[in-house]
Amino acid sequence: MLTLYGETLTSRLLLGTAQYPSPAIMAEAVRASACDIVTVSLRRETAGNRTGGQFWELIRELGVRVLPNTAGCHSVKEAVTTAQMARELFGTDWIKLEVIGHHDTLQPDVFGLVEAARILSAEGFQVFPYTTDDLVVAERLLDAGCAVLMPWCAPIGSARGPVNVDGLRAIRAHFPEIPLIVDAGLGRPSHAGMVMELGFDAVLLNTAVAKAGDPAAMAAAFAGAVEAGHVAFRAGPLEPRDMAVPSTPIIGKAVFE
Ligand SMILES: CC(=O)[C@@H](O)[C@H](O)COP(=O)(O)O
Repeated sequence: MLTLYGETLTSRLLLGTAQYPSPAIMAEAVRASACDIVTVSLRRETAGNRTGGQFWELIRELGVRVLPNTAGCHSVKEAVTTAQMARELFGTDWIKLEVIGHHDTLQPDVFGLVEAARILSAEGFQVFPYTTDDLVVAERLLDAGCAVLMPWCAPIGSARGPVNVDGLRAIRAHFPEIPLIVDAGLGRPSHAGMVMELGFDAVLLNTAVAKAGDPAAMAAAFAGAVEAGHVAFRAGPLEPRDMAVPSTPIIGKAVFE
């Protein structure tokens, strides 16, 4: 079981709710994924004029926990204000904190992220920071009060999958007790399976499901891959070897002379 800020969850897949062809298709995908948590962008939804309407009703009907996010925020002030509004609207201290630092890569502004995480943690928020795989930044986020880290594996929406496997291995190895959720850049179920096999606790994704030809089927495929990767990690996968090692016993082999 996965425990995040004291909440025990059955699924290790967190799903974003943006970019689906329709709210109904989003709902189908959430159901198919069997996820416990969905992220919702306060800014995106308010900008789309869907607040308070059918969209929120649908989210409520799905019976999943909402993790509001500060997607699209480019400054500490913007992110903190968005988080405060989200807390009022959703009645939760959970916040997925994004402070975007670069327009092209959408990579986090890690300096702003740490500052915003410190402010929000002091205000009683339970912060899920969208960060890089930088170990020093990870330390700073933990010092700032975060008890969960969400390193990226590739730029948001890129579908590239893990571009720095060594970086992901390192952050996993350095923080064995901290829940680590890979967030952003996953494109295929095999990418999710791979990071789960590295020992990550969960994955968060949006675009790969929302933009799939059949979002519900893709959501189910990701759910299966996440579970398979987690089971494989716990089962103790073999490390790759340079040389062949016979898998068939050679004792008792017939000798031809
Ligand atoms: C949904 C969310 O909170 C974001 O972090 C992001 O959109 C996820 O990345 P992908 O869209 O690349 O899966």
